[in-house]
Amino acid sequence: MLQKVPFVKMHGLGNDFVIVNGCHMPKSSDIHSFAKEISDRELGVGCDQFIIYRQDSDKINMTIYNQDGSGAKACGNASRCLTRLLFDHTGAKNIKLDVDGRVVSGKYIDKNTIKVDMGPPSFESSWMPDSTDLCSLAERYMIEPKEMICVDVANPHLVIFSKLSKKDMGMIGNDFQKCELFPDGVNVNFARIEDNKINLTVWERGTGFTYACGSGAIATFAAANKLSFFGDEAEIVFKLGSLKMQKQNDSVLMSGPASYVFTGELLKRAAKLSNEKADGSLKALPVVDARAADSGFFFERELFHKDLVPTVNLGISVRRVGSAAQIKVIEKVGSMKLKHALFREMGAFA
Ligand SMILES: N[C@H](CCC[C@H](N)C(=O)O)C(=O)O
Repeated sequence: MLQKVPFVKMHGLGNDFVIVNGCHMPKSSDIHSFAKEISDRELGVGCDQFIIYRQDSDKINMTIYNQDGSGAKACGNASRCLTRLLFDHTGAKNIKLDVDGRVVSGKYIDKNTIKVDMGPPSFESSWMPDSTDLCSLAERYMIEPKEMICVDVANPHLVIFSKLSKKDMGMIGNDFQKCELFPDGVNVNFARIEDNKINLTVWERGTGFTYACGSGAIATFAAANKLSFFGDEAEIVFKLGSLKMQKQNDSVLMSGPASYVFTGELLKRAAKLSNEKADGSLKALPVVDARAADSGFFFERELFHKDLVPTVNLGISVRRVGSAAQIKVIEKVGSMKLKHALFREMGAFA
């Protein structure tokens, strides 16, 4: 028997998530491999993190899984996305999330301004290597030791203030996951201060390079503040936009957007048909019905069942680029779109 698990795909500055309400999750699933399959960009829906939320009396529990199926204990961008999603469902502007026993408060102001407080970052934690070991690691990679600092934001972060090539960042990000100083891996933040802003590239543990990382932004801002590079406010710039950071007592408030990509249903074989039969496969089959909110594409279930790909309804999907700004070949696609829509209309009559 096929079961369907509704999901929403959202992103915060390109850091993307498949978000599922826990009440739809199968009881007997191996959640880590399920998360890995859903996150796969070729064979699943594709995302940096898979998020499950569950209503629990007055709070919402949020569980986070990385692309490789491993668990994570904090996710700033997903916290903003979930705050927006819950605001859209309930109208509540102040959301309390419980992430692995830690309270994360989200405040919805508008879709581009969602404020999240994940609690105070810390410069001391049991996972942090001692300073001599950290210094020799920095030297081995030709980084100034004083430019490398560990920050705990419920998840482990290493912040490096240094100008490095993308190739070197990839090598360091990768190497540090296998380094004996970080037995549980580490999120590596590469920060550059320019024009009174912090440019940030993050290599996330369990995922790799992402477009943005909220907890990384908090860690980097906290480090920049501690090293007196910045005062109580800063803008952290990622590839697709920026986050505003503000120190408040010991905590850091992070403010930025949360966007919808599309909604859909995951298909899975129903687990445990009977005691004699083994659990069903929980493979993430393709999305059958996805409706884009912020991106402008509308997908159709019917096309999927007819094996027609892509399952985009060209008639009602919208182009976000005005014709004056389009190259010639795209103009041609524009008229094809009309013909295709007419063809589909005929199909409906036939
Ligand atoms: N993208 C996330 C962080 C995921 C953290 C994860 N990679 C880990 O700690 O294992 C963020 O916006 O904070």
